[in-house]
Amino acid sequence: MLPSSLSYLQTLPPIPNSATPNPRRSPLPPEHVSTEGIRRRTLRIACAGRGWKAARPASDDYHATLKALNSKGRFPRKSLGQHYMLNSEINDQLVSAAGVGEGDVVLEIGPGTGSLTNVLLNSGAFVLAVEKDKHMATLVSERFSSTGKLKVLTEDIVKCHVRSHISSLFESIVEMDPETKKAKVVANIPFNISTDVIKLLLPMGDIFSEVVLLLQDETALRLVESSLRTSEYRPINIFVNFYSDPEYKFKVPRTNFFPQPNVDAAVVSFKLKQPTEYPEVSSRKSFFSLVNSAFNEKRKMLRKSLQHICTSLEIEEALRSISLLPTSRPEELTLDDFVKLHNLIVKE
Ligand SMILES: C[S@@+](CC[C@H](N)C(=O)[O-])C[C@H]1O[C@@H](n2cnc3c(N)ncnc32)[C@H](O)[C@@H]1O
Repeated sequence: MLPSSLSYLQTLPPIPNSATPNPRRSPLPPEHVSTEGIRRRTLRIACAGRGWKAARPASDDYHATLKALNSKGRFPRKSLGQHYMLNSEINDQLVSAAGVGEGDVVLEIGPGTGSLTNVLLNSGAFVLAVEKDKHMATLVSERFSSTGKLKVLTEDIVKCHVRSHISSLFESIVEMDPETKKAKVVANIPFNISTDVIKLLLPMGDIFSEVVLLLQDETALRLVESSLRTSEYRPINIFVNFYSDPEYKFKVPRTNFFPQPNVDAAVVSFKLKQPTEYPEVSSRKSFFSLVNSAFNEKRKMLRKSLQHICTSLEIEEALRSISLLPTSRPEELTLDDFVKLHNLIVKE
C-alpha cells in the first residue's frame, strides 16, 4: 500500500514485451511514435541483426524509463516534480536547441533516470548533474559510471554552490581554457522550482553562455512573451531581459511525460548576456528594489509608489525627461525606461 501522501501515483505500468509500445497501455498516443523514431529503431535492429555497430547509441524512451524506475522499485515523487521524459526525440531537440557539442561543459538539473544525460554524454559533453533525490542520483551515477564524463552531486540546486562546482570542473578538464570557455545549462526541471532556478542562473553570464530549460508552457509564455500594458507583465520580465535574451523554442505536450502532468510544457532558451552587456545601473540591488516597489502596487502611478525614494514632483520630472507621462504606471515602462528612471532618481 502506498502512503496516502503518494496516492496520486499511478502504479508503474508493466513493460510490454514488444518493441513497439502498446498504444492502449502506453502513455504516449500513437502520434508521438514518429516515423523518424521508427526509422531509427528499425535501423538499430537491422544493424544489430547483422552484427554491425548500431548507427547511434541506444536512446531512452517509454521502455527505458519504466525499466529504470522498476529496477530500483522507485515511484515518481510529486513533491520533487518527478515527471520523466518518455520521448527521446524531445531530449535530442533540447540538446540541439542548446547547440551542445564535443567538449562542452553542461550543468543538468535533476537528471532523474538519465534520459537527457544520455543524450548530453553522447554529444561529447562533460556533465555536472545536480539531483536532490539520493536514489535517482545513485541510479544515474551507476548507469554512466564507465563514461568518466559525468559528475553527480546529490544536492538541492537552489542551495548548491553552482559557481564553485563549475569552476572546479573547468580546472579538472585539461584542454579547457577557463578564460574563454563557458558552460551551458540544459535541463528538464520540476515546474515548482522554475523561478528559483531562473533567479539563480540568469545572473551567471560570466560562467554560462546559455540556459535551455523545459518549463511549464504557461510560465514559458509569461517569461518570454509578456508585453507592456498586460497583467502578465511583471518584475520577472524586467529581470529576465536584464540578464538574457529569451526565446520560446517549442511546445511539449503533457503526453510526453510519466506520470502525465496536468499542464503542457515548453522549451525556452535564455542566451545570457555577459556582465559587460548588462544595462548600466549604479547598483543592481537598488535597481531591482525600485522595480519591485513599482510593481508592488501595480495600479498606482509611479509618482505615488516610489515616494520613498524621492518626491512626486521629482518623479514626474524624471518621467517627462525620458518622454513618459507623469501619470505612468509600472506596466508602461520597458527595461530601458526603468534603467533611465532609476539612474535619474536614485542617488547612491
Ligand atoms: C521533471 S523530472 C526530470 C527528470 C529527467 N531529467 C527527465 O527528463 O526525465 C525533475 C528531476 O529533478 C529532480 N529534482 C527535484 N527538485 C530538485 C532540486 N531542488 N534540485 C535538484 N534536483 C531536483 C527530481 O528528483 C527529478 O529527478
